[in-house]
Amino acid sequence: MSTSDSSTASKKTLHTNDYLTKFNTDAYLSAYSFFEVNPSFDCLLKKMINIFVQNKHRIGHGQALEFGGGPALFSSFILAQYVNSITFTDYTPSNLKAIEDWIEQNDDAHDWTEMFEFISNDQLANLNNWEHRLRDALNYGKRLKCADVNGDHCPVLNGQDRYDVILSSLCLDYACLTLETYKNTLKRMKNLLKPGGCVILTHGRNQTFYTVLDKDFFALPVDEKKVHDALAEAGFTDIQVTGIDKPRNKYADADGYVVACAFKSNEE
Ligand SMILES: C[S@@+](CC[C@H](N)C(=O)[O-])C[C@H]1O[C@@H](n2cnc3c(N)ncnc32)[C@H](O)[C@@H]1O
Repeated sequence: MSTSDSSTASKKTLHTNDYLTKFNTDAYLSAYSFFEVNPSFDCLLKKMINIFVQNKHRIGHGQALEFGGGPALFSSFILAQYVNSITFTDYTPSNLKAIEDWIEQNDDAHDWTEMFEFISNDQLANLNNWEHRLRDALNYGKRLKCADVNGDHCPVLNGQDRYDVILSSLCLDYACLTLETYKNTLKRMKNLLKPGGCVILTHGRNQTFYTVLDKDFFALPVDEKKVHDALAEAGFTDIQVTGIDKPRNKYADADGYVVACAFKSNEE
């Protein structure tokens, strides 16, 4: 499918290939500066941090995969404080370029200071040390373009590397066009985890679209139950799923966020 008739009847939305030509990376990044665009985003960040704090003796410290990281570095910023290496993947080349720009400290790199300060202050940590760990972890890992999750040929999902933790923030609900693909992608992610490994997910809740600049992008509506059931069906254990309420707005019709964490059993 190239352009969008797969989504809701009311709104035409973009997806899959459209990301390659119609997703405005700079506009998406600038939205992270405004909590008006992302209400309750501070609560989402705190929930993500809490998952790491509460499971810190359980989450392995070796290799992580950030799947569909976009041009955004807040998830990897948290992740890098717990793991040595991060393989950062995204579907959209301009997003990966934005990550390179930050690593290389290029002049036009997005300035993450405000959000990184929010996260490090919450943990009473030193911002410079944490930024340093992020650059190191990204440099130890790889940067990979991932293929469309709706197809079988996705070198990242079919890859040979095994991870202690896989984090995917606000991605699978935008990438997977059906609940079946979402469930199947979770199964493929479980195969990529080492025994005892952990998957961490965030999604918009009950969302059908989000807007970047003047373009509407597809979202697969999920809620706490659908995410819990999909993780259980994929064979994960110790599944923790929570919701955060937020008002719908003109930028996205999500009525909240879903944050989930689950483990692959040690025996697999
Ligand atoms: C809303 S962005 C999320 C970026 C970032 N993780 C964040 O939290 O801001 C969704 C990401 O999903 C990726 N994506 C969209 N469609 C995809 C697909 N069909 N297969 C794989 N990734 C896809 C896009 O490249 C985009 O970066």
